[in-house]
Amino acid sequence: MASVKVQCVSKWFERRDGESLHVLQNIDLEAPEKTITAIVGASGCGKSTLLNIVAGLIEPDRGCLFLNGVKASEFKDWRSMTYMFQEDRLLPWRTAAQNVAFGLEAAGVGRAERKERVAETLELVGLSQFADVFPHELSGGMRSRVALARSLVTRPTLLLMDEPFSKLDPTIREQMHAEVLRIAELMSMTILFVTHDVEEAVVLASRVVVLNPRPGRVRETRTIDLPYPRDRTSAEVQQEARSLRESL
Ligand SMILES: Nc1ncnc2c1ncn2[C@@H]1O[C@H](COP(=O)(O)OP(=O)(O)OP(=O)(O)O)[C@@H](O)[C@H]1O
Repeated sequence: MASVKVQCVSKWFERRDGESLHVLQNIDLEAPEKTITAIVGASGCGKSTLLNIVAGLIEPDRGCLFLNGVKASEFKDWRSMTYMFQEDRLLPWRTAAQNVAFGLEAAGVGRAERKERVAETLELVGLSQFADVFPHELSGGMRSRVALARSLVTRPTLLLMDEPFSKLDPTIREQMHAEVLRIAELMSMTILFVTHDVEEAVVLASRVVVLNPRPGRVRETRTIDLPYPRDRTSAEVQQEARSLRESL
């Protein structure tokens, strides 16, 4: 079953000059359960808008969204979904552990359970030693791991990621890709991942949805049938990436 099904979704934004901006046109997309699906496209083609629609943050003007087979308007289990943004959005006055605990506090989870789950999740991302450290004392890669831990601590089954690693340097980004693949498998998660980096899409995803701009529409949905782990520099990955770039 598809964790996410977007059916014939269209979206317009009203611009400040009163003009209507057609951002998404008849988008069909499926993210099958326990797989990674990437959405790629040029800047401004509507990738984040589409992800925000899936997250329930923006209403589509036309079309339907289904989550775990249930129409979004009837879907109750929004806590099974988390969102990882482009910026890590860590609270500077909170330690790594306190940042990770944030979602659990909001969900009313008691102190003892919170402590246990935060410790487990920090261990999962390799940051047990840094629980009491503040964000400004962490490297970019470590901050990214804290943000990932904060997304994972509620044990989501669906993780939405909007270019979360685009600001990291290439080596750290590759490490985060390996972490995402390891954790996605361990936690049996479905991931919907937005990126404009086609190599990142090929390394991570089993399906890639290519959007064309103005208005954003699906140009093609491609299956990436390469074994994991995938080496970014390998001939197979490079060939898929080249072909995707041509499609863009
Ligand atoms: N709330 C809004 N009101 C008006 N226009 C908006 C709004 N949000 C986004 N847009 C416009 O919609 C278009 C798509 O934006 P969106 O952020 O979804 O694209 P994107 O593909 O994610 O871009 P990028 O890769 O640069 O992040 C852009 O032209 C943007 O200016």
